[in-house]
Amino acid sequence: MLSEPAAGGPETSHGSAPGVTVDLRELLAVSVLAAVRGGEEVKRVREGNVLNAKAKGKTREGAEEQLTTGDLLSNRRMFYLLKGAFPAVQINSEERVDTADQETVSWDHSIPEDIKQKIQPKEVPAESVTVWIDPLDATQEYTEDLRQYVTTMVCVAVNGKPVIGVIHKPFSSYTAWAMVDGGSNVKARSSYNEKTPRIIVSRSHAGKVEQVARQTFGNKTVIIPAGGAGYKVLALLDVPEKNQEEADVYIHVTYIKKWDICAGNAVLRALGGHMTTLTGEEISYTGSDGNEGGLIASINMNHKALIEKLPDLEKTSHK
Ligand SMILES: Nc1ncnc2c1ncn2[C@@H]1O[C@H](COP(=O)(O)O)[C@@H](OP(=O)(O)O)[C@H]1O
Ligand SMILES: [Mg+2]
Repeated sequence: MLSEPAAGGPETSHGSAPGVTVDLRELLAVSVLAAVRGGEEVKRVREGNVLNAKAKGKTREGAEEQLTTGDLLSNRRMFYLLKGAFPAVQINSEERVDTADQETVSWDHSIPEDIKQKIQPKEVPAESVTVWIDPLDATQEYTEDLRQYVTTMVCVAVNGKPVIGVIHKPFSSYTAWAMVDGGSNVKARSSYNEKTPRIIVSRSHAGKVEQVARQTFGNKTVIIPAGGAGYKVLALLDVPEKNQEEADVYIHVTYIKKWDICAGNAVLRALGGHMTTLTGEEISYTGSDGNEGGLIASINMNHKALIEKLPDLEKTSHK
């Protein structure tokens, strides 16, 4: 059953049915499909140039948060695909879905060949699963027609741990997926600059991130401002895309929502990397939808040493 969130607020659909199990490999297949099908809507709306962008509110820091037809149509497709395939699972998505306007896309139970080859079936209790949907990451940049930053994302958490991540780029039809203790279609780069890392940061919700990065790694540190949490995680990986910048570390210091970061966290974890709060705590993907402690993400680096280098974040993390 769908809950009734406040108008314009995010969607939460509660799972129930104790004793029911779901197969993580099937969840991965549907997550990939949902990200791709949502991405088609994102692309169609952008190319048709009828975004109907409006303000849906403000962040804590006072930045205007935009909502477009692309967000809503993508959300509707992604949500109903996943909900239809896995009715017993809790799904949290960034946008509200209108129950009077259900999408009838259904999953045909097929699993793509590459997933079949790399991943074994794995049953888990439905009640241990939380799915997080971001139907359009980098909405701000989408409205500015900076298409390279835009992604659609799905994340599956089991007992709060991010286990499956899908990050899809609708405008270049690139999809990265990974499952912890399973497999992936993406890998880490062969080397990273640990001494003077290139730091990728938010261009529209930066807060004091540049100050933190320079204090940590010195004034000469290269800082790459970019849109989208999905894009910034892909910047740490080996992604065969001409419009994808590369970086060594991703840092975010302001408040951020779990649907923005869960998929990237799962992908990094599956590949041996890390995404934690700025004090090094793991982020739990159940319960509340917000992450208060900022984030730092890295792969094939000494993550603990990076955190120890960060300045006193009590003063900087939430500002
Ligand atoms: N301080 C903040 N409060 C709320 N959301 C934030 C935020 N900082 C970043 N985000 C969200 O996190 C995503 C990545 O941010 P950024 O591009 O600035 O790095 C964006 O998601 P959406 O585009 O899905 O809304 C953005 O809105
Ligand atoms: Mg988002």
